[in-house]
Amino acid sequence: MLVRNLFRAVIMGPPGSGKGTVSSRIRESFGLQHLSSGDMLRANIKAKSELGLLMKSCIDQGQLVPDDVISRLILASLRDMEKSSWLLDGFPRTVAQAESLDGVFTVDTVINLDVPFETIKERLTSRWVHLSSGRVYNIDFNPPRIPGLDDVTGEPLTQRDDDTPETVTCRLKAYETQTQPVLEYYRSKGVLATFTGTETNKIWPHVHAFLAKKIPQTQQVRGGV
Ligand SMILES: Nc1nc2c(ncn2[C@@H]2O[C@H](COP(=O)(O)OP(=O)(O)O)[C@@H](O)[C@H]2O)c(=O)[nH]1
Ligand SMILES: Nc1ncnc2c1ncn2[C@@H]1O[C@H](COP(=O)(O)OP(=O)(O)O)[C@@H](O)[C@H]1O
Repeated sequence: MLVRNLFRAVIMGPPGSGKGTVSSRIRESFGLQHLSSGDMLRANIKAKSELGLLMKSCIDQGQLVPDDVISRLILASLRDMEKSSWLLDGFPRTVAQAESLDGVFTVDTVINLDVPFETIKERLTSRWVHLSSGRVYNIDFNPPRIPGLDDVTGEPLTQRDDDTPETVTCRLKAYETQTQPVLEYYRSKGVLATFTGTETNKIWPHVHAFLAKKIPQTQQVRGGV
């Protein structure tokens, strides 16, 4: 149900499935505000906040941070965006988180990127990030214009501490046991839309066409794919 002409979406998928990449395309095409739980946690770590430092050990071990901590953080930000249409990336990751979101906002659509685990592993170990903006690059898929530097700011890129082969294995396990049940939760509510594939550039036109039908025309920034 669309409330006050606002559109609220969640993007899901295993780590490395392309949530960040697809989210930035959605933001550009449809003007939704993008909120990434991972970016938010990394900003807390970078700022050396007490919360961030506490969370760093969970993240570096490939485990989820506690539900109450992340739910509080995300819901506070969403309350500040009450008049906006938004796209949530990386939250909810457990059924308890989905229930806490449901208590406050109605989710109109959940986009599920269904990408096989074998495809993902290689991608993550060659992911490079610009931490402060959340921009992501990949040696093969979308390399920066100048090797090692962010296209927009020229600042150095880094690799995430949790993008090691061992930690990726733990994250995929956490996804299977804790996050996959969330797909069922949203399927039963009739809002789950699954897009299967191994390449973002092939998945994206389908996501674009789907959202173009769902999002009110007045909110669409650009029509192109
Ligand atoms: N080879 C390849 N890499 C991709 C593709 N789509 C995204 N990537 C890269 O894979 C990594 C993970 O993508 P990201 O959007 O960060 O996924 P997320 O972890 O789900 O948010 C990044 O380095 C992307 O640049 C693709 O179709 N092919
Ligand atoms: N909703 C959440 N619940 C619990 N932990 C989270 C959540 N979102 C992010 N995290 C923590 O931050 C890490 C990185 O998240 P994220 O950047 O979304 O990873 P990816 O893009 O690889 O899916 C996760 O492995 C987890 O430790």
